[in-house]
Amino acid sequence: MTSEISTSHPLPSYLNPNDLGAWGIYLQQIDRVTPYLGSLSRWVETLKRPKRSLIVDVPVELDNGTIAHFEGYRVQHNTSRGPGKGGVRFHQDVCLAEVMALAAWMSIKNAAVNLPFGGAKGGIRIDARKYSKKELERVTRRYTSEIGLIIGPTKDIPAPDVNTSPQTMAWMMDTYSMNEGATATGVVTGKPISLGGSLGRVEATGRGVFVAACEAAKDLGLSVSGSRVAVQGFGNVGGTAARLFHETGAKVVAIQDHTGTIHNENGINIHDLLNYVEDHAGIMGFTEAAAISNEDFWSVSSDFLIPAALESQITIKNADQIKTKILVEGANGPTTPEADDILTRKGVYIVPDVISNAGGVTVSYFEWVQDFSSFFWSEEEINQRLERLMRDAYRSVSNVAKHHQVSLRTAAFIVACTRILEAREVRGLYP
Ligand SMILES: NC(=O)C1=CN([C@@H]2O[C@H](COP(=O)(O)OP(=O)(O)OC[C@H]3O[C@@H](n4cnc5c(N)ncnc54)[C@H](O)[C@@H]3O)[C@@H](O)[C@H]2O)C=CC1
Ligand SMILES: O=C(O)CCC(=O)C(=O)O
Repeated sequence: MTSEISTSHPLPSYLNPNDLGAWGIYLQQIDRVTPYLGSLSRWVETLKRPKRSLIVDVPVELDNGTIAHFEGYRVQHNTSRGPGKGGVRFHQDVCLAEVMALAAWMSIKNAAVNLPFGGAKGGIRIDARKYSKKELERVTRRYTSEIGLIIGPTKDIPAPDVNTSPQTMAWMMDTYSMNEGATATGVVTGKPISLGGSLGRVEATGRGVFVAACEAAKDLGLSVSGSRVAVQGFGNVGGTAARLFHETGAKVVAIQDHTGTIHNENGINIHDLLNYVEDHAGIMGFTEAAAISNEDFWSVSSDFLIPAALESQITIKNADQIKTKILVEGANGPTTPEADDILTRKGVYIVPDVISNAGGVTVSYFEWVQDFSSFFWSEEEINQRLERLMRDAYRSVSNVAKHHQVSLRTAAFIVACTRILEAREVRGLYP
């Protein structure tokens, strides 16, 4: 029997205790689940610090001949259940505490839906919109070389996240393969199909959000067709989820992205908007809906609200305004714990990120398996397996929530932390 592990350890020294950002939210979520972990709670400190954090300098030559330096990160939060897995984000606000939280949520998500992965995440502190495609290629390749020490098909497998794409993954795979001297398709997922990518991966996260929303609607006796939907974020996740709602006969009445917010009581034609965004890199200026203020987005009345942009969007400042029945989290960490409490008191049913946006990493898992076996599945097969896995994950978490009389978020954390800490316990502490 391993001796008792203290849970009173201080924060890692490299964090600013006054500005924990998303990591602070994650720690509160772990505190909420700890009372439900029984004897495994003696291992919980493991979850409160990442296994490994790498900060790298990314120097590149810009198109005008000057040299720029960017800060890059790869954090492996936990690898008790398998290799690290999680996306890479390019954003001007990326910082270590954020990547730590995103990596930790990957550990929880992968365990909650029972994928054989630990949790990891990466990022570069860069405003990707300000750089040319050639500059982004150089940034991506240099970053990949720098983190090459710790990634690999059986160690840690990156994938796309905010402002990264199949093209970014192709550059990562190529750089890693050049350095290894052998083509290693399994080092990243979310690749283009021509490089061993999986059919269905591009739209998998949005599709999973839609499946989770449909399951929640069943529980609440709500029909998706004819329902009203508001979506924040109109990229990979929000754009796909909005399209699937639209195609099922729901009315997407409000959408917000980084350029602003649009509203149409009769429903926005999502196919037209997707075409518009393709040409204009944002939703503003789309004439089939009215522009409203970003603040007013939160008070639009809806049946489903889908935050699919960044973390900490629903806070103590706007939670009271929200008029929705079901909140389905497409983004990672969009709701702070205080806002979570306010919404729960108001009777909003919350499907948490670690379940509702797990579709992306699920199809990433399928891609990884297909690459290893060099045997590729049809899109129909992938979507069927994805939907089955999402529905099963939602149902088991919902049963745990009923059993313990807790929220779906706490239930998902109970399922995930139990799986991770059981693995931690049976592996033992010593190498
Ligand atoms: N891509 C994936 O497979 C997965 C993504 N996620 C999460 O989903 C969220 C969105 O990711 P993607 O769609 O992949 O990114 P993306 O880069 O394709 O799209 C991001 C969207 O958010 C909008 N946005 C950015 N800042 C905003 C702001 N301040 N206010 C309103 N909108 C803003 C952008 O305009 C864009 O429409 C992130 O939280 C990501 O971590 C979660 C699971 C998997
Ligand atoms: O597909 C993956 O491996 C990870 C996707 C991701 O970053 C996420 O689920 O937040």
